[in-house]
Amino acid sequence: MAKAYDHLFKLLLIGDSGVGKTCLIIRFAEDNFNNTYISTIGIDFKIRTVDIEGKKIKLQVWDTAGQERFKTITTAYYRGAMGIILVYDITDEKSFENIQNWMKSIKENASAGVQRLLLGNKCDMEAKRRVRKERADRLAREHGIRFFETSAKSSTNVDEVRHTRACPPLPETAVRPPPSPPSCSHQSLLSPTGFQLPGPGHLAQVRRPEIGEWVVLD
Ligand SMILES: Nc1nc2c(ncn2[C@@H]2O[C@H](COP(=O)(O)OP(=O)(O)OP(=O)(O)O)[C@@H](O)[C@H]2O)c(=O)[nH]1
Repeated sequence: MAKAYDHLFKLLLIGDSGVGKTCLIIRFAEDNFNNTYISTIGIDFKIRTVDIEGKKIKLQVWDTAGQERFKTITTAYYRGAMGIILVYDITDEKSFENIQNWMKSIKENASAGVQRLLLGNKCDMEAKRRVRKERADRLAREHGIRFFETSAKSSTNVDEVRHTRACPPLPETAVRPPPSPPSCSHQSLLSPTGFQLPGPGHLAQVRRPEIGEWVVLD
């Protein structure tokens, strides 16, 4: 039987309870948003398969409960992840401070060299902002990782289909992500400028209109 996909990428979202991890995944996988808050119990996942240059890329995105009581369960999933997305809420100072603890948790539980990405979610709530973008920029630089502000509600930087027109064109393919992101919202939640996914050969950056830019294995 033919394989249903060419490459499988396993990604994991972590961060404090209520920062919007589930909503980001739902926005990404189903392009939907719900204001109702149902806290995740343990762990859950969603799959989205995308077709890039004739290759089927299956993305398995794992959603973890932010509550401390589920930590033993959720950390067990770190090791299988190729990329870990750390999420805080820009309106919640504590969730940003806790990013240091989540980083520590990655160090203790994930595979060495796992790719990381920092997201400051709920950027649609500018009036309630408690975490300046510069602070998160600095933290991300200290850890040598990429950082984007997102909104699962307004879809900012999650699936930038609706934002691409305002951005300057990117090259169709480029080996390895550029050193700095373009100054607009080209980056999506799982953008190649955020992640270099591990795998054989080298990575190529590919741009597709419906999902923006992606990294696929060459
Ligand atoms: N305004 C705004 N609200 C959001 C956004 N993302 C999530 N929310 C709201 O924040 C609340 C928590 O969202 P969840 O996605 O369930 O949070 P979580 O991080 O998965 O929480 P746990 O499952 O407890 O770890 C919900 O009421 C969402 O509607 C966003 O981008 N903007």
